[in-house]
Amino acid sequence: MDYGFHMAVTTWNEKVAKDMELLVKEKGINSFKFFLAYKGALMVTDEQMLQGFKKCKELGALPLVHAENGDAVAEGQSQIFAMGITGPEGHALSRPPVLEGEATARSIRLAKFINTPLYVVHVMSIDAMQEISQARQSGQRVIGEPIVSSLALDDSKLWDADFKIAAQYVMSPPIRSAGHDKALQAALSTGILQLVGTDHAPFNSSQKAQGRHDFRAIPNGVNGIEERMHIVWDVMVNSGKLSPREYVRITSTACAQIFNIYPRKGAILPGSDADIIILNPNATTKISASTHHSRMDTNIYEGWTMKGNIEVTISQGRVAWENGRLHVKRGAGRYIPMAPFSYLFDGLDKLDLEYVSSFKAPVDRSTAA
Ligand SMILES: NC(=O)NCCC(=O)O
Ligand SMILES: [Zn+2]
Repeated sequence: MDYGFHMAVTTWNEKVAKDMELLVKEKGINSFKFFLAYKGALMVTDEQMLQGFKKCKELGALPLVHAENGDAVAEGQSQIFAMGITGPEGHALSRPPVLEGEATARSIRLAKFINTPLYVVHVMSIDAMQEISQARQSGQRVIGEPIVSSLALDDSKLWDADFKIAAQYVMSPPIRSAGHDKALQAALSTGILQLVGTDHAPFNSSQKAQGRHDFRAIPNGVNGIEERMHIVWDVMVNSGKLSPREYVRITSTACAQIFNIYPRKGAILPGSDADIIILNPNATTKISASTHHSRMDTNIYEGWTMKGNIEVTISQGRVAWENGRLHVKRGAGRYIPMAPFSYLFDGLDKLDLEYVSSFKAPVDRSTAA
């Protein structure tokens, strides 16, 4: 399969600014992720985020945010651990939806201040979704990406008595309590949220076991890349919330447009890359770690059985998957460079001008006593 990259900005200085320039102008990168969580590791301050957003705008690159308040998460983790809650459920309790809502709101407002488009990755909660909704209603260019796990799961498994099962569900922001999933599905079906990602970041049981006695040491991340098309079909189309046409938009076309590789990707048109799936809506799929193709020994969708099966996958016009068999050569996937200045940047200069022209004339005090 073809692939591209986002890069992460985890600090700010002249070297980072120069690296960003090189990546955009010469290496086909057109998006940069800013982590507002993971204090002491990846987290950026507001000042670093602001400088990064400014540079993104200048380069025509899209800023992405991992929106959780990292200072408050660190405080929440200390509090919950001190209460004697050491297992995976402590992960959810220590970083509640309000911290996702706060960071989503803050990054949206700073993006508005800079007048740059913004992409919120892995939207997990009603709190974050409502901030995105409000911003979009006011005309701000904010994209919201729920992921397979936020649409399809609730947090109940984090309370499983078996550590191995519970730890599989640890990711950040956390999978939320029942109700958030349905609200995100509704937001996706009404266009408040635009596309579905995976945040695929799997760890096997022995890696997750690093946090056996302290949830803060459980590596964060869940699977999703192999399951996305089936689960989204089930949750959104089989349930009647989206049409098959809309399914194509939220799994493919919107993404290609936002990351500026449309119509090479995200379309079946003359000249497009011919990356196509054939999904039989009457066949059945069952998900299990014993049959999936990942090297992971667990699957957070273990036992899910649903209507709809992808019978053929075509990549670059060649059949890559058929009759349960993979027909690919290692290395056949190509790196796809992504150009800056997607449609999200159209007209920003006019808005900037309008903003500056709206200033009242500065006061001339040169003759004042
Ligand atoms: N989401 C998650 O838990 N792991 C991947 C890294 C990140 O985005 O936080
Ligand atoms: Zn993230």
